[in-house]
Amino acid sequence: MPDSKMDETKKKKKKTAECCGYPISIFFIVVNEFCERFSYYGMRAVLVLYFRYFLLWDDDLATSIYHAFVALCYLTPILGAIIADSWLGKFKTIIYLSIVYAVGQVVMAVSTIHDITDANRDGTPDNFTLHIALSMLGLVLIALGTGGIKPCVAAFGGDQFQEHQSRQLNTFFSVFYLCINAGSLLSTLITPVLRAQECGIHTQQQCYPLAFGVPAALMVVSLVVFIAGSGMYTKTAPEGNIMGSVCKCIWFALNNRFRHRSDIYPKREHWMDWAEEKYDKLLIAQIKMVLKVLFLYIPLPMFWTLFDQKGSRWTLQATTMTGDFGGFVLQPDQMQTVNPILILTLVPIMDRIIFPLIKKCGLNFSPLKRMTVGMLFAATAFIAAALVQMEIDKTLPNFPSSSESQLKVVNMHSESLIVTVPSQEPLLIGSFEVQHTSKHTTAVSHWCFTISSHVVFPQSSPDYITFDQQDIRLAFNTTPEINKDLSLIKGSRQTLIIPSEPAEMYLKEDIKSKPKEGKNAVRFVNGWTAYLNITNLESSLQPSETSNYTLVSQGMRKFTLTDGIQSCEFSRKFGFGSSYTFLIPSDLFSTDCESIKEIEDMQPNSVHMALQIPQYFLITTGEVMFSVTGLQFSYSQAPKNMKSVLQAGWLCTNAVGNIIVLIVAELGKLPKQWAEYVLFASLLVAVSIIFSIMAYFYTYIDPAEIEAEILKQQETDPDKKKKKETLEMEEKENEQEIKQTKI
Ligand SMILES: N[C@@H](CC(=O)O)C(=O)NCC(=O)O
Repeated sequence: MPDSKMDETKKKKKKTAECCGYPISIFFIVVNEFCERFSYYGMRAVLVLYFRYFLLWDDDLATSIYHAFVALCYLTPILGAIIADSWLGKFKTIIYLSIVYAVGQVVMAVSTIHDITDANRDGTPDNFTLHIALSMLGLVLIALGTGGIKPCVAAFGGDQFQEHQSRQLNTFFSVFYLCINAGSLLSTLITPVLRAQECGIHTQQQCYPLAFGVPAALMVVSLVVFIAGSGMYTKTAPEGNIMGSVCKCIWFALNNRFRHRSDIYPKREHWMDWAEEKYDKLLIAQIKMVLKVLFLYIPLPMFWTLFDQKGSRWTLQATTMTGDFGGFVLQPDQMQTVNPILILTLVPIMDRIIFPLIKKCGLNFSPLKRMTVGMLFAATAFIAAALVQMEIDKTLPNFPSSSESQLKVVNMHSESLIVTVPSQEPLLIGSFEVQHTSKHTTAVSHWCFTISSHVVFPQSSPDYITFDQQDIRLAFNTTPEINKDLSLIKGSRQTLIIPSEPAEMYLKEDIKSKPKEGKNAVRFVNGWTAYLNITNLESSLQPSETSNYTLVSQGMRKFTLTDGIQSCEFSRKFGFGSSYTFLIPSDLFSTDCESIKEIEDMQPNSVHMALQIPQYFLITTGEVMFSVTGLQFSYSQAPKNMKSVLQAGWLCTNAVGNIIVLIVAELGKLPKQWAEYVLFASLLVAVSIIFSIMAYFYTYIDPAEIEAEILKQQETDPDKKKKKETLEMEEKENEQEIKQTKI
């Protein structure tokens, strides 16, 4: 900004009302930021699960769209900075884009109401296209709003301080960062709880409308709070299109350099010096400072590539773990709260203890060194995530490959059966009826035989037998003998149910992946002589019939079984991510449901979510070293009128980071998740080495000092006035040309 204009702005700054040395208007801005971040992070916390389990997208698509959205949120700050600087000013930009943001949140919340398209009232939306279209529209509006206001709010906060409040200004930025994390912490705790509720008009489903609705309401509150402070703000007028000037100056320098590419022209120290014919030395020097920092930013997106996966891959990882902390149960998406909790504790610890201690030891822990160490911390966080993933993989069922089939046999007949697979030893399947003795013991009803070349007994699921051929023939020792030809589904798990009348045996397909969201899949086989109604099941169960799976949440669950005349209750405590088949015997009511037996189709998740804490600790330590330092670095190395330009550039590194996740997730599909984590960690280590080399050659500057020096030089430069006049004339000519072209 030209000095004259800056002086004008200073003069215009009226004396503002103060409280404890702070302008009162600042409280409105801080509360506004808290609500806005609550809204943003609350919505983000449940977004991947909404994609995965409401829109039914697979893991990769859900992760890709999530990162595309985050990338968009960090690209739009450029737009916000341009609108604020050259057109509306910060105050109006924040208001208008906040309205866009709030509308986006409302559209998003509406898109999650399954009842709006659930005409057949079966609990699932009938028109996915409408839900997808609405949610995409909502996300684009949110990205425009949140990104657009991002570079404006902090700067607008800074504008409220007067010259005598420089100490308070520094504290403001710390409080501002703490508010971001307080908002993020609360919303990440609350919205998953709201999501876990059941709601609906026709059918009760996961309450996504509430989980997205509350962030929408908070965004409206944020806007109202901001407007409420309107009378107290110091509002500065738009400072001219600095981004436009920068781009024009760079374009001119490149063009001029190209025009003078011949060896006859003397070389200049820097390619930007080719703008000297037309542009002010000060502007050129400022652009050089910005470009130097932007060049240093090139490797930085890789940090964000890893950092932002805590909201996607790490949340999905948590769904395959157990969140039972004794007194309370943590939902998978709530694990993300560990990050803001650690931020709230680590920022003061680092600032007050660690960094001063390092300084005391005589070590020069410069900002760029801190950022490199931050990157290495993030890389180790991913190694920790890979180790946790390996532990999880050990507990996952051994699902059949696409060329294999798995079979389990459940014998509900009153006698043990001998079964023969041609060219195999005869096999004995114990009768469920004969062998059940005590309550809820696992029924001994699976194959027991020696392993042969085409039959594999996997260690992790002993009740399933794996076949590498599709068609098999089984012979049962009944009179007359029953021969059964089975055509198994490749890549699938099936159960052969042998009812009380063995000739009526049938195949039932089993669940072949972990139940969603850490829930438990249960089904019942009706061995009772009449139909049964069971709570939670869609329809009544005919004799010998097997129900489809129904999902139940973690904790004690009660099922009431009734045949219309008699009834009994059956309760069981569930963990996370298990699957059971419950066998109902013929003496159900005489034993008051006690004789129900269970077969564990899939064991519950056993790796505890607490194991994710080390990876969260490492990534957050990395964030404090990288992100907080990076923000300060961007601010301190930017010329005074380009602080927002550099802030937008800094935010852009985050956008590019998210785009990299998209590319790697789509192109480099690795068969094992832990391998993908190791790949990302290795990439970041490689990038941090490159960054440390670039940092080694970087010389820290004091922009204010350089600017003052150039201004001093210019005062004594006789060409200065002439150049300025030429520049103004050329600009006028350009404008006239444009007008004429339009006519
Ligand atoms: N630590 C993050 C918040 C989170 O991930 O919960 C943070 O401070 N981000 C900065 C922001 O502006 O959102």
